[in-house]
Amino acid sequence: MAPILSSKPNSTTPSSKSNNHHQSKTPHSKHRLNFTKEMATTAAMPPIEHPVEVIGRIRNQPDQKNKPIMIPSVIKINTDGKSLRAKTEIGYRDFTFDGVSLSEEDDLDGFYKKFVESRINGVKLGNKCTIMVYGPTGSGKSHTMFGSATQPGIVYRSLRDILGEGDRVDGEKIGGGTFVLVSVLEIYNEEIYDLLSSTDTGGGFGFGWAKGGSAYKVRLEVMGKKAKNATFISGNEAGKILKEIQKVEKRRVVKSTLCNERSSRSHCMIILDVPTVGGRLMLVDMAGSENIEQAGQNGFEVKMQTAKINQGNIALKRVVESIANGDSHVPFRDSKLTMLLQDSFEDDKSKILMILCASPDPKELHKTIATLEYGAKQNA
Ligand SMILES: Nc1ncnc2c1ncn2[C@@H]1O[C@H](COP(=O)(O)OP(=O)(O)OP(=O)(O)O)[C@@H](O)[C@H]1O
Repeated sequence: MAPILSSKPNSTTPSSKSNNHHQSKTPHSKHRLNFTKEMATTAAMPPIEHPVEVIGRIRNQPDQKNKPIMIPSVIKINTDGKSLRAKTEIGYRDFTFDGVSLSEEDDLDGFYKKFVESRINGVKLGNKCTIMVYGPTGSGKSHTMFGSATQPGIVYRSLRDILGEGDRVDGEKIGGGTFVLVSVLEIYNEEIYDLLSSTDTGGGFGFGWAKGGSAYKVRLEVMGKKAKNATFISGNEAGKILKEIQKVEKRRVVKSTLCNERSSRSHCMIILDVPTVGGRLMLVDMAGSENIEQAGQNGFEVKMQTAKINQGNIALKRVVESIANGDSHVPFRDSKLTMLLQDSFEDDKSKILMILCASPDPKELHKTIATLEYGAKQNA
């Protein structure tokens, strides 16, 4: 249960000077990316770059129209602009990231410009980039990735940027000739499914069909570091491609929960290749990260499902730890998610961005803390 906030000032509250210290009283989650402590470096030894850059993104308060009193947020940005402070019943916890964003202040446009655009520019030059959204159900992962009717999300904005739309001279599109190949995969219960495999060929797209691929949700094997025989669409119009992606994204396995009418129970991976330059963008909308107790689930099958979702999350954490520690063996093969991400993680020039989505709602505090802990840097 979420702790009840105390209105009294708490004696354990750290002063602003000690912003960078964790309150040790709130239990720490086992599931965290475990950033290594920043080490003292010399000129001969450049600082070790962490393989993943992490942004903390706090969604708007859920609709409070019918509530008599505005519920105050339990999260705020500290003055350093890189850490978030969570108010708990026993004080505060601070979490430091590469960047932070409140959706109340940065809408999806502002968020994209601040944290995503520069990485997409790299893809246009032929680099690889992976962007993952992680967090519990209802925290705004799909909203950040896909946006809404009025506010496009990362998928559409990056497609537009890559395809050079909006950049027109005399009605002619700049960047003509650029096209993308797109695959959409789902990882559910540790199996990979091809979400495009049963799409019809209408809409003016070029389709590359997987072998025998018109049955509903074809299951794919991993060959090397890729899903073998995945169907792809090719096109050069962001709007049309987005529509297709959104249509097939609706085929993901979902379940209704108290927090979200359409809670994703699977990871969704959109792989976007730019053949003209050799760039690749992987966008991953991860399944809700809550554990079995938090999800309040009963029944063997549902518990197994949550355990399998967590397998991907825990494997990802282990992979990041192993790379950060310089281990000779990195356990990519522990989950289907990490198998498909292996290429990105092994490529030195690849950018990996993890967006941790969380809620400012006091009722969600435990989940918010678990999410922020997963990717926060350990403060010195
Ligand atoms: N920043 C935001 N502003 C407005 N509405 C939001 C915001 N973030 C999320 N929402 C809304 O809250 C609901 C839940 O968000 P969303 O579906 O993105 O959660 P999720 O983290 O993807 O959950 P799941 O893991 O269950 O798929 C949606 O109706 C979404 O439109």
